[in-house]
Amino acid sequence: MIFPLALGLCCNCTITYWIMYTLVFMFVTIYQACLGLMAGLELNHLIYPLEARTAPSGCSLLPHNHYWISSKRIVTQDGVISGAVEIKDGKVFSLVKEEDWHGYIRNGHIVDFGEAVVMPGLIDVHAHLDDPGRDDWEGFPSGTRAAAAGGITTLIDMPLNSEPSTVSVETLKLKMNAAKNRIFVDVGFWGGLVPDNALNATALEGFLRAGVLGLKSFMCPSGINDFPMTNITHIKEGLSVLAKFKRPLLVHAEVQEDVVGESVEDDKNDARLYSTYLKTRPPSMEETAIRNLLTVSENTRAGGPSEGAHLHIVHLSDAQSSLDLLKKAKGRGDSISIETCPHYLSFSADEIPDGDTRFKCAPPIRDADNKEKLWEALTGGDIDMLSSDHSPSLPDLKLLQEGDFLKAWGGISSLQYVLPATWTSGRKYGVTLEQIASWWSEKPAKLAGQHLKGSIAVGNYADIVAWDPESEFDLDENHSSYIKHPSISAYMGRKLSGKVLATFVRGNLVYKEGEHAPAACGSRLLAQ
Ligand SMILES: NC(=O)NC(NC(N)=O)C(=O)[O-]
Ligand SMILES: [Zn+2]
Ligand SMILES: [Zn+2]
Repeated sequence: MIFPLALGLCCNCTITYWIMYTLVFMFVTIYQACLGLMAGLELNHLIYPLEARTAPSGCSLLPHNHYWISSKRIVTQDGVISGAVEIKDGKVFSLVKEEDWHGYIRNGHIVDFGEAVVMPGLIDVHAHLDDPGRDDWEGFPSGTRAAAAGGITTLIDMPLNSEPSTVSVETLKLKMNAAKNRIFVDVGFWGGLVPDNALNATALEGFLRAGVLGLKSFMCPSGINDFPMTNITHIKEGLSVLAKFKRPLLVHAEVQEDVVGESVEDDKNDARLYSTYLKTRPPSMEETAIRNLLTVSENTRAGGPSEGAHLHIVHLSDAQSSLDLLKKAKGRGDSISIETCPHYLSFSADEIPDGDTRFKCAPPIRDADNKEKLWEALTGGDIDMLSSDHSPSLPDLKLLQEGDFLKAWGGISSLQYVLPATWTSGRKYGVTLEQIASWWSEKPAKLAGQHLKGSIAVGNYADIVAWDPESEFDLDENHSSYIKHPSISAYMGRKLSGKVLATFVRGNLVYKEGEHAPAACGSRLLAQ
């Protein structure tokens, strides 16, 4: 106003000039704002009203629905970048490299992890949470809190060790109810392939339609009464039904051999010695099971009668004959994947103290040479992925006082510690962050049919872990453990590297340095 008057113009002219000036000013402002928006410069102005509307739900420790996670080391499908991940409505909205983001994020909320690693959340395709029915062994609340504290954003629950086992539509419903409002990370469910349903295609189809992500079977006794073992005919039939749904069959590949039991008794071995237990489950048990499996896995090849089905070998321990057979079958086009677990990569038979039944699992942890070979196979790509096979029980069942390896319940408890355990041993083998993300996120997501999970990519769920590979900690009773019975974990007493700092599930900050979000907002994942 001062400007036109000062020029000495008439009153009418001044008003006209003022209107024009205002119009031009408004036009320029709007134009600049549009330009800014297109360049992402003023994005923050949009954020604040959005954030103000986000009601605190208890699902997240962060009261933002739209924010950025920044770090110098973000593991993406295009390598490790320095920059930021934009999260909006639970998904990855954009990925910005550091050199491109100046001015991009002015006032938006940034969670900066500095030099710490930002990686896709771990997907554990093999965990026994024992709920319903045996939640005194673990249970959904403690198990999924432990998962969150360990950087696991999704886990697929095994169909056995709960009571009842998940082997039908009805028992899946019980699982779903047990998980409802009690899970802190996303949880999917494998269904059991057992003799009762294996030869009943209608029952199996109904079970798969109800949403189990795939099936799991045992080729030896599972130790659980309502989860009997399957023979190769059951497995063949199971694969043919799975083919229609394009879902996998996971197999515990060990078969019992009569000769083994005799040799242990004959030798009068000491049950407190790990070597005694090791003799009861030699590599030939895995090898024979795998030989049998390969007679039907050829059906999964392109053009084969069960094309679309997939065979997944859980917790491979034998890195010799069994692995060689599987490599050949993969090479000839059978649809097969292999998992092993951090305990087979971290421990070797000769280190297991007498009577320390925390280390008892099946198949067993073998010698140091086998461990080296497992690492070779994993880093070389012959083993596809890792899982925890978290299989806890009541401490009493581990018979820690007697230390009887033959009578103690088997299973390693590890859920919360698998990331540091993998990293602690893996760094000696030059393992990269991309490999960790591939073994723990990308490949497991594919196996479980989770197409919007497994990598930090635009459009995917914002399932993310931030962790510090350089940070060491003692895993002792002073460490905050969330699994129900930390004392029975084989990792207790170890020094581990790689501290989980924060875990995000679908954009919700569910865990941050010892604190969990109060509400259990994990999703139950059913196959569509
Ligand atoms: N009933 C079980 O939990 N078994 C598990 N036990 C192990 N791995 O020792 C398994 O996955 O085989
Ligand atoms: Zn098993
Ligand atoms: Zn298991």
